[in-house]
Amino acid sequence: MSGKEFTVTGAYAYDHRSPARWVWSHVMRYPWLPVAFVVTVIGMATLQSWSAVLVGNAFDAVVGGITPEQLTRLALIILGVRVAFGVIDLANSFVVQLLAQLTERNTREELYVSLLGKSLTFHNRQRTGDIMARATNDVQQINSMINPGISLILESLVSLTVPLIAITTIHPHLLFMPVLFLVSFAWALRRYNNQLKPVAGALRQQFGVLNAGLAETVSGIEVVKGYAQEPAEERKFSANARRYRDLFVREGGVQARYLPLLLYGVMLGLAFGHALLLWRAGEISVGQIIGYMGLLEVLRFPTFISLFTFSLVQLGIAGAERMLSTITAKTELDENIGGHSAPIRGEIRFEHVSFGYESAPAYRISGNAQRLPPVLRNITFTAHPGETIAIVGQTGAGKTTLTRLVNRIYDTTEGRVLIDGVDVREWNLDALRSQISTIEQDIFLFSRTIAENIAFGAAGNATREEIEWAARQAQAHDFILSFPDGYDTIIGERGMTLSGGQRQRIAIARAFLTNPRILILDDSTSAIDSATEDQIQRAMRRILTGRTTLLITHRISQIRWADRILVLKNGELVAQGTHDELLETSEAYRRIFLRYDASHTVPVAVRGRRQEGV
Ligand SMILES: Nc1ncnc2c1ncn2[C@@H]1O[C@H](COP(=O)(O)OP(=O)(O)OP(=O)(O)O)[C@@H](O)[C@H]1O
Repeated sequence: MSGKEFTVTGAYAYDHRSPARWVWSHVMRYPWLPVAFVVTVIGMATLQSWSAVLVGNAFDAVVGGITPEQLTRLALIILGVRVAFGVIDLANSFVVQLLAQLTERNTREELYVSLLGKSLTFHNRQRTGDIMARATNDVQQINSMINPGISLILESLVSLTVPLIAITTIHPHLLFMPVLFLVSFAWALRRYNNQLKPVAGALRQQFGVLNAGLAETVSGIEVVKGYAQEPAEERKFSANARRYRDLFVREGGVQARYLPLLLYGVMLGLAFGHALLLWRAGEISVGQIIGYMGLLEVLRFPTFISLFTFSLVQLGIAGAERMLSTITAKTELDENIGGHSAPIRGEIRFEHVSFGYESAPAYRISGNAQRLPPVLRNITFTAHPGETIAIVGQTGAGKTTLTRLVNRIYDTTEGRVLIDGVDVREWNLDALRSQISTIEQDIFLFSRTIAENIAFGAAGNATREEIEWAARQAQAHDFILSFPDGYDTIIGERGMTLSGGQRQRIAIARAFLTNPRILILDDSTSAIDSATEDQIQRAMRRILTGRTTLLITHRISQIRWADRILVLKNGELVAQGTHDELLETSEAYRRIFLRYDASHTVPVAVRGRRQEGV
């Protein structure tokens, strides 16, 4: 079991054992790039030292007397070395940029694919803004960690070794102080990293919280404005922004206490004293003391720059940790690649089905979720191929939940759901879901053209004629053509520019195009204007003929289409039968109609009560 609902065939396998190993496996996906990087860094350091030596030789030659031809030749050699250095430097920048960008692209893609493969239970637990922060900002941190972070660290390492070798040639004893310094430098760096790690983690975490709050306010802006809650939202945002700023200040505090620069200063003083002692002992010359101090000066840059580079690495690792925890979070469902795959005839059977949701704690990716009390209890019924089964019940009775068990958005807690006699858990998930369409209560349209929205389920294989055919079937063609751009009209993220009824017909057209064997139609919304109601009713009637349909509705007109009606009450199936039978036998059924669809149902309900003799 892969614990994923979606995978890309032939996807590259990365190492998920730890954030560092994960980043490493991304870097090593193109082994020639890190190799080229190391080779160019060594080449640059060598050429740089060589050019310094050549300049020294030229100086000696000039002092010692030299012909103009010899001088020209020497100058040309130095020029050649400098040009070669420039070319290698360019290659080095290209290689490290490429490596950082490729890693950013691949980590982001891996995260995206993993998100597509997560179950709805997983997504219910997440805050969109936090996921967005992981997919944008955290990925960016990984890029910065490689370039300039790790690239500068490697360059520093190489540029540390060159002066050390040069010092050995002056006098081996002079190595004592710089080596002592390097040991204490390593210790101080370790301490610095340990202090930085929790701050870097908290920084990334707080950025996620900040972003999630922002995303929620923007997507719920209607509610915020409707309740005049702008000041409260502003206060919440400021508090989050302040916490984010405070963490930066804490990071600054850790950086301010950075010891290596202090150690470097101490080392310079001690090294000078040591060199003087050697001079007094007649071991080295004054010129060599100057050379020695000059070489120690080269160590200043790597010492200074490590303050930033290691901070970048810590932030990168913290970002990688957050991304990896999302990627590796196991979800409950599995795509079941080898599972049952066949054309669906359309029989749905629930056998003693119970179901409870899992708790959804904030900001948690993994960990043990807890089952909430059951929302559905011991449900048993059968829908035969082609039947329309209406599901009615008071709000929160579990109607939507019941339909979500059919296409395995959730798995049952107890009991089985069978399609054509096969447990849904045994079906290949793609085969199952591609033959079941759902028209949700809250219809989501993408900010793409109307044509693309209709063609969504057909994965881009539908022709314009087919799209128009589906729109005609769904009674949507005329209103689509009334827009200036017709089928090419781009709609807002939540279908802002379309009315509830128009959105519903786009969703019906979408379902026509996928031609499912099983249809789930959640029409419990009453947000439809009466002018278009007739058209919608016609479209719905047409879409459900010939398919097994689970229809959630409160409308008496739709209930009359049903072959059978299930009455849910507090998660239990309290009655089933035809409309007339239920009016006779079920008190719960009569109550629902009294309450929900007064204009259509009062006479019926009254008639029901009369029949009961109330
Ligand atoms: N993702 C979820 N996590 C936890 N609880 C949930 C979730 N979705 C729904 N519930 C709970 O499950 C119960 C049944 O919800 P469901 O949406 O199935 O009811 P419904 O009958 O379709 O209601 P309505 O007619 O209002 O749409 C409710 O108490 C609801 O609070």
